[in-house]
Amino acid sequence: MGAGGSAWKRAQEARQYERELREQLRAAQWEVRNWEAASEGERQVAAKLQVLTRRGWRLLLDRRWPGTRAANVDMLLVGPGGVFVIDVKNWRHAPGTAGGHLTAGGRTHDGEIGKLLRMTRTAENAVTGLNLSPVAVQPLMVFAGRSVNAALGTVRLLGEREVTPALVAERTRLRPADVRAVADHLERAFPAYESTAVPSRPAPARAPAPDAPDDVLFDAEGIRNAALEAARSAPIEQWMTFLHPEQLALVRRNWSGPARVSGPAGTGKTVVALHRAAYLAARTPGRILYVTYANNLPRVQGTFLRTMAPAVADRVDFSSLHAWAGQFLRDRGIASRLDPGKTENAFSWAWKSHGRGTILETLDPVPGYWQEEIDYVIKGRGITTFEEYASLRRWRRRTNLRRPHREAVWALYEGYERNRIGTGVHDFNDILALALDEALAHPGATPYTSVVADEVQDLTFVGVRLLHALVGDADNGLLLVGDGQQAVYPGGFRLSDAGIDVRGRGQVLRTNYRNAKEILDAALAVVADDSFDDIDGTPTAGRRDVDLAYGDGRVTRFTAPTRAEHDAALLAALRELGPVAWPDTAVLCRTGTERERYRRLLTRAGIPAITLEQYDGRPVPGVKLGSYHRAKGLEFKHVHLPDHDAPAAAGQGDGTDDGVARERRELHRSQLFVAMTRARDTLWLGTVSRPQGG
Ligand SMILES: Nc1ncnc2c1ncn2[C@@H]1O[C@H](COP(=O)(O)OP(=O)(O)OP(=O)(O)O)[C@@H](O)[C@H]1O
Repeated sequence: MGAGGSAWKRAQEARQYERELREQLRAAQWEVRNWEAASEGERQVAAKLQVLTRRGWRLLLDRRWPGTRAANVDMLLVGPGGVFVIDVKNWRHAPGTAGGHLTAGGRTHDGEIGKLLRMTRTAENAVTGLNLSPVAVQPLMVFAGRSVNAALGTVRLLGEREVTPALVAERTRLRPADVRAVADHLERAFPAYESTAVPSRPAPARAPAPDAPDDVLFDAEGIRNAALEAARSAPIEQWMTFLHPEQLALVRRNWSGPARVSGPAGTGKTVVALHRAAYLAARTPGRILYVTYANNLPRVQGTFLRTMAPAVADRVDFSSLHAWAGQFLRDRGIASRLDPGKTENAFSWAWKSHGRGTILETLDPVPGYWQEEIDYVIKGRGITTFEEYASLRRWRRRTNLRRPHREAVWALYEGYERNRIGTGVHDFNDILALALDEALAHPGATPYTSVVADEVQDLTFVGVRLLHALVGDADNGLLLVGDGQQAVYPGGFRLSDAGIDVRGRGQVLRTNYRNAKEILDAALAVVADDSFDDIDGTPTAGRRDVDLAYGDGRVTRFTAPTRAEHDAALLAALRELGPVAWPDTAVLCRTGTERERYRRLLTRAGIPAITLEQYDGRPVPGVKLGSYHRAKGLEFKHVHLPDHDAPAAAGQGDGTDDGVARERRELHRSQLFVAMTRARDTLWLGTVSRPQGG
């Protein structure tokens, strides 16, 4: 059939579909005719929604509002798109929204919005027992006889014409069995009024009123388009709707100050953090700031939140901490000049004059270690005097620095600072320090009522203090989410040193939902002997107890005598997975240089690849390629770690102190652990068998 023929066929199908919808509407009008408690307008709205019952939705009409003496809830609608608590308005005047208020006939009706939100809370509480996340329960006001499409906070305002297409277009949150379970549950929690004689289950489709007028407020074409659109957008994952009871309790908990959620890799910390952000956004008038250290993660997490809770997504700001601090300074009119190239030069010059040939070289001749000492230990912890540094406990630094070493480090630090200030530039630590000063000087300068920090183990002391300064010890203000075992940068600090008290407000998650057992065992074997202290001061063993929720998986180890053979095996493994699996596949490398190398290899082999810097959480048809650092917080069905046990380039050469070398190895093991735990189903570990010392 030619293009014209198939277009004709599609038009025929569309007309047929619309005819069926109109027949369904007529049958629905017949079904709701006995709803005595309702006005004609409400009956018309109910008929429109009753049409959805042919598409897997359940409509509960005129229910008692539990906890009140005699109040009712007009409708509860449960379907693939979630739970909707519906208030129908049959107003004489057209509704409007002005300045954040619901208006009609020159009056405001904010009380109606408040009432609907309270009903929604009751429904949210009712479904907690089913572990349904609050993001799946939404308030909806429908205006009989009107055409409206607006929102006030989390409340959607739809006209009789718009409501059915809008609900058909909702993304899939509940499977058919879930719809049944949730609707049955709500039916019991919100009992029917006796007067309501409307069947709550779909009645057989029939058209008993053939002469029913064609309804101009029924948008059959809109419903057809919405159904097509909903089919195109892939169903979102189940976990976005159902949480473990422990996770749900954390999402809904009322914390009387800063709080901490920790737990081993894959235990759903980010899931809790995202649902918590959505929950808070629905309840507070202020904005929510969601930050991480890595700058690719906020994009991905923002995409997830928009998918699961579109009504609140515009009130949550996702950003990396450094990008946010830079913007904050600009907004406050504070000059800063971030210039990584020039600050690198400032350090090189300082090393030449204050590092090379000094006592520091006896511990590690590689300047990188000492640059980290300045970045993470001195500036990252906001140390400004030698006396503070002289007695500082250097968390996660394994080498012992005696006073002469510390004096030498301090001279290097001062040299660096002189050079940097001389060229008029700032490093990343300066940006955070400037932002902290500004936040402390002007409390309340930002619109945030809550701040959620994910992967908090990689933020510096100054960074965490900055976030704390934004919300202080306010109830539900600061939530720190992360896992000390997954720290991929040197140094560390204790929350108590930063004046952040999370005692009694800490929770550890224990069920791993991501990794197959074989994969988690292989990853834990890498860090089994590396006990660590978390930022809240809890000493933790490297091999941790976790409950596993996920099924079978496979770890493949491949050793080749040469790099060429190793790379050929990697390509063969990727080809074996095939193009369908590539979007769920990642190749992760230790360094950015290695990543570039593998990017060229994949390109030459004709395997499409995108870097994690380009990835924003939406599906793309290619293998993801990135460094271990960039992969943090993400997950893939298939993970490949080429040359994963190559000796680390720096810090293991001749003349390196044992403590420094040990610290390096520990850090590399943490990074490898993070990379390995990104894998859900299969993990490929490549090795090039180098000659000893090579
Ligand atoms: N209640 C749940 N039921 C089923 N799957 C879940 C549940 N909670 C989380 N998951 C799944 O577990 C995986 C890991 O979740 P998440 O990324 O939030 O863990 P995490 O603790 O932040 O991990 P990491 O620290 O390793 O980055 C995700 O695929 C998520 O979909």
